Amino acid sequence: MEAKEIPQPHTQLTKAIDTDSAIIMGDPARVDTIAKLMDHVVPWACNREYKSIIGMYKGKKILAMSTGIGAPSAGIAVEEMHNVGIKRVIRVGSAGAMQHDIPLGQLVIAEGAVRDDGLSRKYVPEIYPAVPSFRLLALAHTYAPKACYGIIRSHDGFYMDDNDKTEAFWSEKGIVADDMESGILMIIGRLRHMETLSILNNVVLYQGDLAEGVNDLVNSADLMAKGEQDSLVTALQILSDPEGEA
Ligand SMILES: O=P(O)(O)O[C@H]1O[C@H](CO)[C@@H](O)[C@H]1O
Ligand SMILES: O=c1cc[nH]c(=O)[nH]1
Repeated sequence: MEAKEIPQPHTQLTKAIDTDSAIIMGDPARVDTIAKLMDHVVPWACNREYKSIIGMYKGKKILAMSTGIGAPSAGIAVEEMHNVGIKRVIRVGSAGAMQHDIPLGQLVIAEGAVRDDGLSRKYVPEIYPAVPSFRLLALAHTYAPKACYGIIRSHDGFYMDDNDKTEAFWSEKGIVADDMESGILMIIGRLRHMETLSILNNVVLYQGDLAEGVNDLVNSADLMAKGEQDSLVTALQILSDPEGEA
């Protein structure tokens, strides 16, 4: 008799998910939002910050899972997804703008990420670039031609004493937005031969108030809610596109 597969320890995923494509997000509440855009949705697991569902979009089976905040928990998610056969992962997250001309709700799609996190340097030295899959990025241009494309920065925290100075430094270098998980997604993705992409929704104006922006997202009745919907639909369209298959 064949041994029963042991679920992955944190995400509870197994190969029975039977799909090669996933969408990840920090916030577990966003899993419920994407569920409304999919057909035949079944809940998979809910363990710690990892809430997962499986559903269909235009005939393609897709896993959607939250990862919580930050690189360590996102890194665990990506590794465990790799262990069960996921080959492409798109992150749909919120971000803070790093340039004044990026409005709330604007989609920001990463052409690369400054690795300002702690975990990714434990995988490979910082001279190794964090870059998405060119193929998924090309598909993003098809479905979201008006998004802001540029290099983002993935960081580890908001409340350090020198945060304003750090943000000003990277803004001056042309970085378009900040998030916390895209860098580790791209690094682990490359090392494990997975295709990755990051589609972000701007929830904080550059040098705007963080608490105000994040709270507005929670209220979800404005531009940022539309940005969230746009990011989710774009990710679903890319993964269900026949050219989204490797
Ligand atoms: O909206 P999510 O996907 O959680 O993404 C962003 O929001 C969180 C910080 O408020 C971090 O996880 C950051 O990357
Ligand atoms: O300003 C912000 C907002 C969300 N996520 C970030 O990383 N930064």
